[in-house]
Amino acid sequence: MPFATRPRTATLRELTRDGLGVAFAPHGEHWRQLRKLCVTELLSARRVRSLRRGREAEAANLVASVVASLSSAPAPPKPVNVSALIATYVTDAIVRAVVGDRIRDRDAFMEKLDEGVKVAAGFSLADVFPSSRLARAFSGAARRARAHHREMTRLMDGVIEEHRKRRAAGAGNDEEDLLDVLLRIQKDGGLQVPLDIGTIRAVIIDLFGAGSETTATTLQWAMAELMRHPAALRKAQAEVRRVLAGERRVSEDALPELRYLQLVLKETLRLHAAVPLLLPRECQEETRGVLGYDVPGGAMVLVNAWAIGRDAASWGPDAEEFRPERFEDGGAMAGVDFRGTDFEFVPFGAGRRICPGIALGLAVMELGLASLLFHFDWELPGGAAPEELDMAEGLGITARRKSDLWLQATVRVPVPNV
Ligand code: HEM
Repeated sequence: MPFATRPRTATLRELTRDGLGVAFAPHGEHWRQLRKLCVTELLSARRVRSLRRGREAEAANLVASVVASLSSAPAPPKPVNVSALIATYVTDAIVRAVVGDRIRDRDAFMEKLDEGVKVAAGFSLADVFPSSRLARAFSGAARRARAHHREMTRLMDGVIEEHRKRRAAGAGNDEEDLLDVLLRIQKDGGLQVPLDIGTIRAVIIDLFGAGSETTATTLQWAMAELMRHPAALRKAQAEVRRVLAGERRVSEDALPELRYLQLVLKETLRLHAAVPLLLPRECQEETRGVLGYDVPGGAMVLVNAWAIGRDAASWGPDAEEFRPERFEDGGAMAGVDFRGTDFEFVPFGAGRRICPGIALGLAVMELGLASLLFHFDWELPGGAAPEELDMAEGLGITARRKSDLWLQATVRVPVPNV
């Protein structure tokens, strides 16, 4: 509770001028209401299941695009940019969940989303030195953010208008996307804090911002770790092919049976917390003692989830090693989970501000990884040894890979309709 609010930095004041979403809202009624909407309506397990058809279609596009890049390459097979394919799959899957797959100006919309992540990253200087006028004057980030925000608002308004028209025309039989849900709730009314258009826009942008890059980064690291650890790759692949034997493609029905694949993702989340410092918190009390330190009211508090996940004091001498087996029944860390009760493992945060998108993120990652492992065998280009794979991290709000992951793919289970 003393750290359940977020700081109002220069960046955030700028980015949220005409509407506040959930991720950066200060603790209070506005946040409480949107948070409840996220947990009970937008990102609940039931809602995530209801969006499954769209996810499966995007996973089918992912495997088709691997095949397409193989067939367009001259023999011997050219490597495939797995990072780029994963980023496209995840963005498409999240965008489809949030606003559906039939939006006009789709390309411009996707481009702006991508730009948003870069704009946000450019802000760090002014936020870390908030009192430095120099930092703000020279960063140029505020100006870029305003321009980006204007363009995003224009595109969002178009998407909202399309949705409204479709609803008014009674096209209600389709799968409801998350924007449909918000518009329905807005129309029904009865909320203490009304859902105005600025708030709806901000929530939608939050869902993209919080959901795409994080999920894509984690999935890219999972593939990279599997390439570094051939025994784990073989084990995960054998499991997928055993569970799906005789099937033509991966369906979500199979996901609960892919126990080892789930542990691969869990171990990836431990070593590669996608948001290494979580989202900033602020101390709401006059002072608060934490581990022997007095944290003054108003201080920004950053939690280093990345370091916590690699701490040998919690994880043992092999803390830096990728070993999904540590979570297996009977393994050293069998019961430890990332859902906010085990403080040595907090890639999604903990407490009131814990990520509400865990179920959606996991569904997208499990389906994508299972699809890549089911249809293809993977090798490092040019017969490189696993330990030669570059595992460097780039700089930014998320801990993404510094270099793209290029791999050679061989089709093992044919991809239907390609
Ligand atoms: C692997 C995937 C993901 C990771 C690692 C991740 C991580 C995080 C982290 C670290 C936070 C901050 C928690 C804190 O302050 O304690 C957060 C917040 C949030 N995440 Fe996620 N996230 C992921 C996927 C998603 C998805 C798919 C969505 C929805 C589309 C989502 C929506 C949100 C929202 C709305 C918040 C703000 C919550 C609040 O402030 O109350 N996340 N996430």
